[in-house]
Amino acid sequence: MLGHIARSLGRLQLLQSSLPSIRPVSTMALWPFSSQPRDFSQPNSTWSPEMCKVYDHYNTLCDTDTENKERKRAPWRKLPSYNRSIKYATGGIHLSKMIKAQARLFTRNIKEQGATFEYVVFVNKEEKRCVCVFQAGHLLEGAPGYVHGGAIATMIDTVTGTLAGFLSGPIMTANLNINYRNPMPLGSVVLIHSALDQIERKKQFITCKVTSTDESKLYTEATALFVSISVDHLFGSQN
Ligand SMILES: CCCCCCCC/C=C\CCCCCCCC(=O)SCCNC(=O)CCNC(=O)[C@H](O)C(C)(C)COP(=O)(O)OP(=O)(O)OC[C@H]1O[C@@H](n2cnc3c(N)ncnc32)[C@H](O)[C@@H]1OP(=O)(O)O
Repeated sequence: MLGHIARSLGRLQLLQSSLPSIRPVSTMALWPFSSQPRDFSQPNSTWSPEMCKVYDHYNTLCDTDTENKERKRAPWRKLPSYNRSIKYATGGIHLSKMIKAQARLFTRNIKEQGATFEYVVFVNKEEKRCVCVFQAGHLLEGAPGYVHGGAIATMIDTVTGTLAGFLSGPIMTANLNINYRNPMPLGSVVLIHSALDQIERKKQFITCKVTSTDESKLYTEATALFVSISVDHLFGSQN
């Protein structure tokens, strides 16, 4: 997805002329960060044994580097998760400064680990689907003891949007339709399954189901529509 953003950047003459210079990150002489960006989807001490178990399960299905540095091909891929992904795309550091520099991804903006959204997304490109393992923290309360419907909607938007973006490049949510079937206790670990239903011109239709980790209980069902955008769409209504 970030590659798509970079390619879109390359096509935008208007943008290019307003940027000092865009060079691939790998050739930058002065990398402005002292350390690697933090990948928020790495396991941490607040992850429950259930969260760790499901994470390990999907992780073993993923592409890995073998001991002799060869890439073992596998159908699944774990996506990294940053608090401002655009910043780490090629040329994105300039774009990140131009679009509300203080902005941070809604689901990754709290320092206290485990308090809100702990999640990791695994994507299967061949099958055009993904699975997110989500642990809902105590600051996400809606009805007493249960996860807020807006927090669940946020995760559904994030996961379906990640899949649409991974498959098609820059997108925005046009429509989200949610049915809440069972209340989700705070602290739950759930799976958010998303799959591409169909593509029509700029439109990607995605289906989504939120279940218990053994898939026996259905919490939420949703459908989402994403529309592909060009990067200049992001500048359309900026003040
Ligand atoms: C951007 C980069 C993404 C990359 C991310 C980086 C790395 C990943 C990191 C972390 C992953 C996190 C992932 C998060 C995901 C969350 C995303 C959001 O929350 S987005 C915020 C909420 N959404 C809005 O604010 C949209 C507001 N609306 C708009 O801007 C426009 O209306 C837009 C883009 C949706 C469509 O505008 P038009 O001008 O491009 O396209 P038109 O011509 O209007 O529509 C195209 C087709 O779509 C249909 N359409 C449009 N809106 C529809 C609707 N609401 N319902 C049904 N159809 C609709 C139209 O009828 C048309 O269909 P026909 O091709 O003619 O068949």
